[in-house]
Amino acid sequence: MAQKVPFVQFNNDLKFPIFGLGTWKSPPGEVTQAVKNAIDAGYRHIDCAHVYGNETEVGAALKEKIQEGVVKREDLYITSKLWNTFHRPDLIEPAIKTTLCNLGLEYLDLYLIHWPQAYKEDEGLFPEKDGKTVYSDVDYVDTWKGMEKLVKKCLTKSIGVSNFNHEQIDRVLAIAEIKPVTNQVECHPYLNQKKLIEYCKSKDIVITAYSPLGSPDRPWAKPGDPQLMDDPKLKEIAQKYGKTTAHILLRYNVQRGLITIPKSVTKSRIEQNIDIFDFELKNEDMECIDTFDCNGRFCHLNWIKDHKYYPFNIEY
Ligand SMILES: NC(=O)C1=CN([C@@H]2O[C@H](COP(=O)(O)OP(=O)(O)OC[C@H]3O[C@@H](n4cnc5c(N)ncnc54)[C@H](OP(=O)(O)O)[C@@H]3O)[C@@H](O)[C@H]2O)C=CC1
Ligand SMILES: O=C1CO[C@H](CO)[C@@H](O)[C@@H]1O
Repeated sequence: MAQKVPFVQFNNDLKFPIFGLGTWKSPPGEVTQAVKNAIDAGYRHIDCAHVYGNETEVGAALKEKIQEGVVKREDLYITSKLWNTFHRPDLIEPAIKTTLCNLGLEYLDLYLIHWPQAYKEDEGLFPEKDGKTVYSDVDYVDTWKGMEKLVKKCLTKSIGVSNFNHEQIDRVLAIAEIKPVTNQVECHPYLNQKKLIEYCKSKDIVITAYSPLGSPDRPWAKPGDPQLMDDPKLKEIAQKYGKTTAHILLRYNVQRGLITIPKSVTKSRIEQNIDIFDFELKNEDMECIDTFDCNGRFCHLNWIKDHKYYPFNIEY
């Protein structure tokens, strides 16, 4: 049975489903089926990015489900992201047009600046010299001005940012004609983002929580790294509610009003993960989970921390 997902309201008055499917690391050969399974299970929000290298295969699933009459385009909420090598203002419109062409769509619902820091243009998605990423000094504020033009051209309904710290958001807000609707950042009990959430709330910006399950399949995971889903205290809470640890992690974020986007290519997990709207965590359990925060960032990209716009050198 398809689940019904509540919506959040953006600062531009558009609504967006509070829950969606992540697609980073979803292999091109598996993601079409995963997105079809997700739509059948009730997902209407799919989180994509050019850098994930699978937008064509995501698009194939959207096309099939629209052709089958299961959903209409206007029922779907599709996010994509401007990669770091396309921050220069003249590269932004061609970048979204490539993404639209790959997804087979005429417009996106939401387009994000993927990271505040730019990489050197025209040398592939991960330009490197002597094993080090090559940077570009494009200022994300200039990139934001280019993002605003995409809304005016109806290529995307909403725009936002991802991995921005509060000072970077402040700089964007100082020049913005169109405010970012969301800041998509890593968020789960080990990195609960209390201060960034409060700051964004004060600016009417919704947080989207990525890696809500702790991203166990991230490419740089090492044996012995902490595994969020194996945390014994979370397992205990899950047992008390008769739910899985994944359910508790996803419910924790959604109950804080955060848009939450777990990734899976496994049918049973795709169906399990969306099944979180029929129970509530008690206040005492929410408060207990709040105490697990330990600055446990899995998606730190600390090999580029000398970039002048690396976002995680300040507290939040
Ligand atoms: N803006 C940004 O910079 C970033 C955005 N993102 C977005 O957020 C999404 C989610 O984050 P991501 O880092 O992928 O990690 P998640 O925290 O969503 O974890 C995904 C992993 O958990 C497994 N999994 C999913 N559901 C369950 C379950 N119920 N039980 C056990 N294991 C489960 C998946 O396995 P399997 O697929 O094999 O089922 C996969 O290995 C991304 O896919 C992407 O769309 C993520 C990182 C950075
Ligand atoms: O969304 C993300 C996952 O993939 C990227 C590159 O490998 C990350 O940089 C990014 O944050």
